[in-house]
Amino acid sequence: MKNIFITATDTDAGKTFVSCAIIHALTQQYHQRVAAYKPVSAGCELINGELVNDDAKWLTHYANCQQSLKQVNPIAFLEPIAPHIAAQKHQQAITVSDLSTHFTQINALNADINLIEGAGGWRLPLIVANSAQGTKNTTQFMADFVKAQKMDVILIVNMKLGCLNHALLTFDAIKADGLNCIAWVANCASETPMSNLAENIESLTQLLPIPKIAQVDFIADAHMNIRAGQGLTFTDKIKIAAESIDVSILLPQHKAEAKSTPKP
Ligand SMILES: Nc1ncnc2c1ncn2[C@@H]1O[C@H](COP(=O)(O)OP(=O)(O)OP(=O)(O)O)[C@@H](O)[C@H]1O
Ligand SMILES: C[C@H](N)[C@H](N)CCCCCC(=O)O
Ligand SMILES: [Mg+2]
Repeated sequence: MKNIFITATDTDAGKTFVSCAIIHALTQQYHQRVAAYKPVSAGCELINGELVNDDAKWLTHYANCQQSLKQVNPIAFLEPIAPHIAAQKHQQAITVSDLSTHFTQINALNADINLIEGAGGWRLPLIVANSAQGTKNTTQFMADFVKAQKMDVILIVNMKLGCLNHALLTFDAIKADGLNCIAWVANCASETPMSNLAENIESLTQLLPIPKIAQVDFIADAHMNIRAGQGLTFTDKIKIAAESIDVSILLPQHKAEAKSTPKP
């Protein structure tokens, strides 16, 4: 079983969008069993007494291991703010140990691939020790959970001005944490394309020593493939995005194949 953690240069960079496309490609093109985990979410709707986060809802929709929303996303907060601040407001604390405990349920599914979506960027705090309040808790980050589980990481880069710095710092931080960032995705999350997109992607291709497994263009509501007057649904967009991603690096047999390929 492989654990793939999806991080990004920032919040709203396209982690959920690309994660859904990756899961769609893995399940539909390669018949993989994929389980999803979004340990912590902030920004929910209260539906019939349940906190429903959109990311978790879509990940649950695309994963194919019969998971409940609660299993995919065990820790949820109503407010769309930094999760540790939301937790504080509710007199709660989020710890790595909580994330690991809930993750045992995901592992028990024995999927081919577990896809885990972070929240925000790489150095997302879960709990911030406040010496003034004399708390006994130490500061913990989402990255500490990823480290504890020794997950491989995929970096989603939101292609906008400033992304070169954000991408390189994030890559360096993942490496400094002793983890493998195995691939990156150039995602255009905003309708207005950045100027010199091709040159920026080329620069990152030179600067990041890992494969780019996709360039995902911004898929507008009015995509050229659809009839006039009809908007694309989220699932339409994910289908289109999935076609541009090469997920072969994630396949369980990838390592074995790579090993058995004779060197030229
Ligand atoms: N390539 C794309 N084409 C069209 N829309 C996109 C694309 N990438 C992202 N989006 C849209 O941009 C918004 C932000 O993306 P998304 O929710 O995936 O970000 P995120 O990194 O998961 O954010 P969070 O940190 O809140 O989890 C969403 O509305 C998403 O549907
Ligand atoms: C609400 C938002 N969409 C995400 N769920 C949470 C992003 C937290 C970012 C925290 C930070 O690094 O400043
Ligand atoms: Mg998301």
